[in-house]
This record gives sequence, structure tokens and C-alpha cells, in this order.
Amino acid sequence: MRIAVVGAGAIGAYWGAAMDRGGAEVHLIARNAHLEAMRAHGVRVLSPRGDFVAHPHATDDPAEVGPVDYVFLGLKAHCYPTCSDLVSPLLGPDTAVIAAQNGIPWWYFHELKGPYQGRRIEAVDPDGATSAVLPPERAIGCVVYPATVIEAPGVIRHLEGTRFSIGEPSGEISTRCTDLSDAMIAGGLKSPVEPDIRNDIWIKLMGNVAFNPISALTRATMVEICQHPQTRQVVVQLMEETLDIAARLGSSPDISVEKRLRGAEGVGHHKTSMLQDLEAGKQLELDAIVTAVVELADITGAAAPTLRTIHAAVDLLASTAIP
Ligand SMILES: NC(=O)C1=CN([C@@H]2O[C@H](COP(=O)(O)OP(=O)(O)OC[C@H]3O[C@@H](n4cnc5c(N)ncnc54)[C@H](OP(=O)(O)O)[C@@H]3O)[C@@H](O)[C@H]2O)C=CC1
Ligand SMILES: CC(C)(CO)C(=O)C(=O)O
Repeated sequence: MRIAVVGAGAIGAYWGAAMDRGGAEVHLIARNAHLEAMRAHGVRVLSPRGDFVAHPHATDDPAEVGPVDYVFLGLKAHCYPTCSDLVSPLLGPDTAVIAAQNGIPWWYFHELKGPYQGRRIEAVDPDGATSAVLPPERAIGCVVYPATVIEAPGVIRHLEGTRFSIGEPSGEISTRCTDLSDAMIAGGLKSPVEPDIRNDIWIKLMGNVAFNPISALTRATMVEICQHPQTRQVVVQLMEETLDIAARLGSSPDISVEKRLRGAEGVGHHKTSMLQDLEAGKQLELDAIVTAVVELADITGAAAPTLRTIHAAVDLLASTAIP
């Protein structure tokens, strides 16, 4: 199995190192000092499950790699509409694309039976630019539960979790999914093939849509947001509104707000990725995690007042705080 990881950062290099360990032929596409470190010393993973070093091929030139069986996108989601130069050389007729992103994917309405089938979500597929680079029929849905950070160039700190749930937009248990799942399991990851991956997307998103923008606005950690009574209430409202939007789209994520909150509180004094990006002066991943959810509220006629308020505030923050 030939695999390319485009944007082999915190999650991409972790996944690529695990896949290499499991026996897949892995090519990491990265840049700058992180690329040079991986070229020279491999990917060093520091993990509570045991440290390891993997030595997949690493390059900044996808043309060196050519078409692969699977492309794993480790880029931030707002990079997808403009990633053609990185991805196109890797695509053969049957290449599948798996995106590590949090939030709503560009392919969300692809193969979704019902009144919204085939609709485009402007926030994540502006003027169809993402679909032009990453045709939805290539997409395998993926929900990433692990948490990782780049501790130093070439060094990935794995904090927790090994589950990468995957599933076809159509719900079919396809061979391309089961083959990929087997390869992930060989690499020490958990990889259930889900008959309705959208339910997993909503379960993960309930946390991100609440904690990521609130943390950016308040600079608080997950546990601080949970233990402050008023922000806890805002989280509850955001999660309830998100579940309402999911239900209007025909999804039924099997989790209560209380259970999802307990899980998030257990993460402890952790800064969300959005707060980390804000502090690093990097673009916030708002489009997929918040703006797309507001667009889905518009499409389905959901009121979602708390979501709209938080979106307005964090959108202003993103436009004023990031150069
Ligand atoms: N980290 C985590 O724990 C989790 C992350 N995710 C999702 O995974 C995705 C990636 O997140 P994460 O791994 O944290 O982000 P990172 O910033 O660590 O990884 C993205 C990588 O892509 C690289 N990159 C960007 N543009 C190019 C380019 N043109 N050529 C080569 N490399 C490029 C970046 O390099 P540079 O730094 O130089 O820009 C960086 O190394 C996000 O959508 C996030 O929501 C989901 C769950 C958990
Ligand atoms: C920590 C967590 C789970 C917040 O919802 C996350 O996924 C992120 O930081 O983006």
C-alpha cells in the first residue's frame, strides 16, 4: 500500500510514522526545519504508549512520489482549497483522500440521502475550490481522536488516543476502507470502519465548536472553561444547538451533552488547537469548525443563537488579532 501524507505536521507525521511501522510505504510531504529533521533523523514519536522512531521517505516535492493509493491530508482545513500543487501529482485514477481535519468536511453532502444531497458548503468549499482539488468521490471520512503536537522539528509528542474512525460518505463498508483500516491496525492504531461516519463527525464537533472558539476568546484551558459556571452554560448551549443542527440533517450522534462535557473536562489544563494557533499568530481553523456550522444552521433553519454570537465574536477576533 502506497501512502502520501500531505502536511506531515503534528497529526500527519504521527499517523505516517504509525503507518510506516505497520509496513505501508509512506511518503511524508513537509517543509522547512521539520522536513529537514525528519529527513535526517526520521520521525521521533514520544508517547505514553512507548516512544518509537520511524523512517518514512520525506520530501517537499510530491512529484517525486507520484500517484499513491491513499493521500492523508494533515494540512489545516483552510489550506484545502489551495493545495492543488501538493495533491494533484499524488492522484491516480483510484486514489482515495482522507482528511485529518476537525469540523465539517467539504464532502459533507456528498452521497447524503435526503433533501440536501449534493449541496455545497461555501465555508469549506468556496466557489467549489476544494471539490475541484479534492473531488468528493475520492473522500473517505475520518474522525481523528488522538491529540499530538510538534514538540521540536521531527519530534511528535503524542498526548492521548489512537482512534482514527473512518467511513464512506455513502455508508458502504468498502474495500478501500477495510484495507486502510487493516493497515492502521497493523500500525498500532484503532480504526473502526463506521457505517455512518457523520455521527462521529458531530460527536467530535460538539467539543470543537464549543471549546475552540471560547478558548480563543478567553485564553482559558478546557478544564477552566468547564469549571466556570457561566462558560460551562455557554458550552451546554452550543452543544445543544449543534445536536439540533445534526438532527435537522438526519444525524443522530449517540451521546449526551453531559457525557461529552465530562470527556472534555477530563482533558484538563489543555489549550485547544485554536488557542495555540492564536498564541502563535497563525490563521485560526474557523471555517470548518464554526463558520460551516453556522451555514448549516442557515440551511436547516435552526435558530442557534449562541453559536451565531460566538461565531461573530471569534470571527472578529480572527480578523483583528491575526496579521
Ligand atoms: N494535532 C492534533 O492533535 C489534531 C489535529 N486535527 C486536525 O488535523 C489537521 C492538522 O492539524 P495539526 O497536525 O495539529 O497541524 P500542524 O500545523 O502541526 O500540521 C500541518 C502541517 O502542514 C504543513 N504545511 C502547510 N502547508 C504546507 C506546504 N505548502 N507544504 C508542506 N507542508 C505544509 C505545516 O507546516 P508549517 O508549520 O511550516 O506551516 C505543518 O507542518 C487540522 O485540520 C486539525 O484540526 C484533528 C485532531 C487532532
Ligand atoms: C482539545 C480539543 C479536543 C478541543 O475540543 C481539540 O480537538 C482541539 O484542540 O482542536
